[in-house]
Amino acid sequence: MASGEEHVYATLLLSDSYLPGALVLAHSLRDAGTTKKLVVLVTLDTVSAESITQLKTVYDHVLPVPRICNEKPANLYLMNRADLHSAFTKINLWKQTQFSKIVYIDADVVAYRAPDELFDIAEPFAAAPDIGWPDLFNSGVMVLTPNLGDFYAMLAMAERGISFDGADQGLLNMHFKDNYHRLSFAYNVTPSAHYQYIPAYRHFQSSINMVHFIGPNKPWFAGRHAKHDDSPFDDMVGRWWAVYDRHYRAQEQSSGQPQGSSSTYVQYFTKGEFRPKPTLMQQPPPADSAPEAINFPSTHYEMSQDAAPFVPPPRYPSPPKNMWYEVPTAPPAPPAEPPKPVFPWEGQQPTPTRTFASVVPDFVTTPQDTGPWVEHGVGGSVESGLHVESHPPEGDSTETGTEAGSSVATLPSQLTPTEASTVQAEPWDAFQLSNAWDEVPEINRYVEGLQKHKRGKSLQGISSPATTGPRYRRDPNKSVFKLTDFPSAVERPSLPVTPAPIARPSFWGQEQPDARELELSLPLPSAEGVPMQSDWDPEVQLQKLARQQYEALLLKLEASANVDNVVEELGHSIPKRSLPFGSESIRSPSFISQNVPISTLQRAVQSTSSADSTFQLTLPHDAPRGTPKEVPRQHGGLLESPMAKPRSKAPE
Ligand SMILES: O=c1ccn([C@@H]2O[C@H](COP(=O)(O)OP(=O)(O)O[C@H]3O[C@H](CO)[C@@H](O)[C@H](O)[C@H]3O)[C@@H](O)[C@H]2O)c(=O)[nH]1
Ligand SMILES: [Mn+2]
Repeated sequence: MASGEEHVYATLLLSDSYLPGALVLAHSLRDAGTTKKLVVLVTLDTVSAESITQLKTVYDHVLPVPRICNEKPANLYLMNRADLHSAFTKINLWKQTQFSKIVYIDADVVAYRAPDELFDIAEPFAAAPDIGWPDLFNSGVMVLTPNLGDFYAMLAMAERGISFDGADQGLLNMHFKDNYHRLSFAYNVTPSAHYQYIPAYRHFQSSINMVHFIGPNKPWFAGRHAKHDDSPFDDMVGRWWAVYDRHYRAQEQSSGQPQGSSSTYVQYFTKGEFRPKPTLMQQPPPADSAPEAINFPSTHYEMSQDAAPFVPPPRYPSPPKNMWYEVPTAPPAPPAEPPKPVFPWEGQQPTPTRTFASVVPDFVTTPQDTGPWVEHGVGGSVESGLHVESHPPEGDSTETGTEAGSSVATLPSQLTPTEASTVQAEPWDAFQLSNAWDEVPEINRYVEGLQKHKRGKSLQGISSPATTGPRYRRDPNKSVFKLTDFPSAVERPSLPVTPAPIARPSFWGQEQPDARELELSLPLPSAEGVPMQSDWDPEVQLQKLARQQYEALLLKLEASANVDNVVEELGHSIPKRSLPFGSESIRSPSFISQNVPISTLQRAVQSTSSADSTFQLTLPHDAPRGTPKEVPRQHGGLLESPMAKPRSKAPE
């Protein structure tokens, strides 16, 4: 390396986002006329090739360095700068021993002038005070002599995360402590948006060498239009933008800055500066232009302008001759053998275990049928697809029926064939009327369960199966309990729609019903001795009850020689309870004094024990009306107060 390159300005680029800063810094130094070389340290894993290309346009050397990451970044979070996780990379400066002196400058610095005199500092390390804690130095501008001693010492600290702020400034201050040459603040002016010391700024303004935009808000992050109250900070930010504009600001259309130029790439990382030109339209569409869809391609068809009349061709081609369909004369025969099993489970089908009642068309009417009915004499058959009830085998004793209980469309058996055929022709008769709930097994099972308690003896008690007609034929294997039924065709004057409850044969004195039928259709048996409702006169019955009681009492009296004992017993039968205050003298109309002589009672009972349906206990006038045994009064203090007077005396 030539001796002229022993002194270099150096900066650091850890990310593409700081590219505008690094470029502006280099330009500011160049524009200020520095004779020193410019070096930038880059971490190749986090900086793009395009950025490096950009750096090479202004930097003399782009030096790749290993990124040193803080593995214990807790302190970075304390100052809310997690983005500085790799700031330890800065210590690679001391490893660049190919340079005898390095003036290091952060990428967020703009130089007002080239401070080449810094290379003349003899001390191995120099830095300016930090505005946040002036006993410390700020690590944004440093004059250093690379040496491996310092490097490895600080590398060891970096690897152990030793830094009070988690980044390089904390580490460097811990390493150098007070062993540094203090530079003037004018080499590292760190303004803020809230800069207070404006007189000092005015006083030293002309001596400022470099301005360092510390903190997270860099000029290229905030954009050129960020305003800061006309403070000195604005002045300094303006200086940064002046350099930027000189080298990277988008030129006007006419000046012909080519699309995709280096400026565009830098603009991309500078807030508000990236304005890609539209590729198709040179001019942006006016705000009130038509929708974009107006530009979609469309096909346009014109009406024929040919005025010559249409002349049909002499003949059209004939249709093909072999286009016809042969109607099959017979339905296709079913396959002689079932198709071969395709799936494994088809060959292993289990034999059915449940059998269902066979459906038999029924035109049968037994010879002993006296009723004029057949059950489904409507030509119902499987083939015709009509619903046909299944039947028990002939002679099954469950045959029974009542006219009202018929559930099927019926046909008088005496009809002549012609008449029958006429009736048969009635489509209504072809259908059996039944309710869905009569056919639902779940409902049937439920009803059967309800009826279970009536089973047993009652079944044997009712015998004599019906011989009057097969009105009800039930497959014994099929439990059907009809809850409702429709009248037959004869019974109904017109088409009924409302199902009627099943007729109760015992009430109507009709045919002797089947035991099971009775069981199912009868209401709950009435209790023995319960009279008809119409015969029941409650008043008479009450009188009767009273008479019975007193007759029983009389019997007791007669049986007892000691009348006094009976009176005593009577007395005991009245509960001795305290009565509510004020009600002691109230007597029930039916009150009988315990002091009434038994002879009086006897007389009273005898006088009314005739066959008269009415009975009244009448006491003779001379019977003394005693008072009940004295009950201790319960006068409470409250009740005796004037506010709570006892109620007026009850009438005698
Ligand atoms: O995403 C990043 C972050 C940082 N840098 C480089 O690292 C330097 C330090 O980061 P910066 O944002 O400038 O830090 P400051 O806001 O200046 O914070 C202070 O604290 C930092 C950590 O201790 C020190 O490095 C700074 O010198 C000091 O001024 C930058 O200038 C760049 O050179 C990048 O390239 N990309
Ligand atoms: Mn900085």
